Amino acid sequence: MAIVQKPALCFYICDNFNFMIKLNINDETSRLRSVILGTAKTNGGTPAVEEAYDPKSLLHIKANTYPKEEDMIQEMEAVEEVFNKYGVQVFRPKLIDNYNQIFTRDIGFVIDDIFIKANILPDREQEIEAIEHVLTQIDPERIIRFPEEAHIEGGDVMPLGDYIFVGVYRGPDYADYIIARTNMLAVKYLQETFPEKQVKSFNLRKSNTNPYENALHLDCCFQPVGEKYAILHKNGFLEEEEYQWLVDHFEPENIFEITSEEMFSMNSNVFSISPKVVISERNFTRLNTWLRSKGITVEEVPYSEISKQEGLLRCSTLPLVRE
Ligand SMILES: NC(=O)NCCC[C@H](N)C(=O)O
Repeated sequence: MAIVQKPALCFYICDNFNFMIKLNINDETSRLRSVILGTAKTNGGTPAVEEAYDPKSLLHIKANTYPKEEDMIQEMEAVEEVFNKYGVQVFRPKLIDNYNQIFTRDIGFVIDDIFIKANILPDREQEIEAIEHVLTQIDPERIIRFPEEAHIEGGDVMPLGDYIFVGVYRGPDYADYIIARTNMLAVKYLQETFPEKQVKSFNLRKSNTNPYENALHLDCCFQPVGEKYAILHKNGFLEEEEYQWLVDHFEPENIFEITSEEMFSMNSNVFSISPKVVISERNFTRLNTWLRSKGITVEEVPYSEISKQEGLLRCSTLPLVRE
């Protein structure tokens, strides 16, 4: 019997295909297999007051307490170590000189097997170029981008089974807020892209100047954890009925309500490796105790320097594959 050889080209394509990343994200907590973790290297030092694009960074620039690069690098290394411990594949962005690349979450996001490139704040636009080496490992037909007037950042987007939750700002003064990053046009495109899911938007409280009154993204005031729990901050929501919808959805006894001080410290911005394992900041004593009381293993890391830029663990991670 003749043995038919596969042409060399086929080996190349087939082998490459095997190495392609098979995206899969349907929620916030299923076992994580592959993630992009931002980087604090070459982040450009302390910005000028007029360069700040969130009120907490502004506060620290003015107070001369803006975080130092070497401290933030160490904090992010601690997170990478946790990923290594759990066998999670970690990608890092390529370095852009003098550019903040910590908060990878916002530059794109995965729903099902689709990678959506964000239409991010123009000050942060270059961050997307730095993950091109990851995007080339994804089927190009699975990468999309909405028209540029549909503003959307990954921190505002949370797929959860049949739902996609989206933080927005619906006020007529949207353009006045540098911290309003997702609009209703993007919600419309999301719904058209995922017709089988229910896209539910939440109007968030915004302040350019007061970080205690600013829900920069949805993940700054809400996040599901474990099998059935959620961390929530009522004042982050402008519409009481939208906040109440989340309380009812998760059921009141499963909600961990955080104070405005805890929101300011970014307690809702922890990150799940699985329903049983959460990476959290080591100073979040009340939250970490509650998580443990629910049978969840808490992997504590130091992240209080990065938190000075109004982002934490969810903000600095972009999950590609969960089981
Ligand atoms: N998902 C997030 O909440 N990301 C945090 C981004 C913080 C950054 N300083 C920004 O304003 O874009």
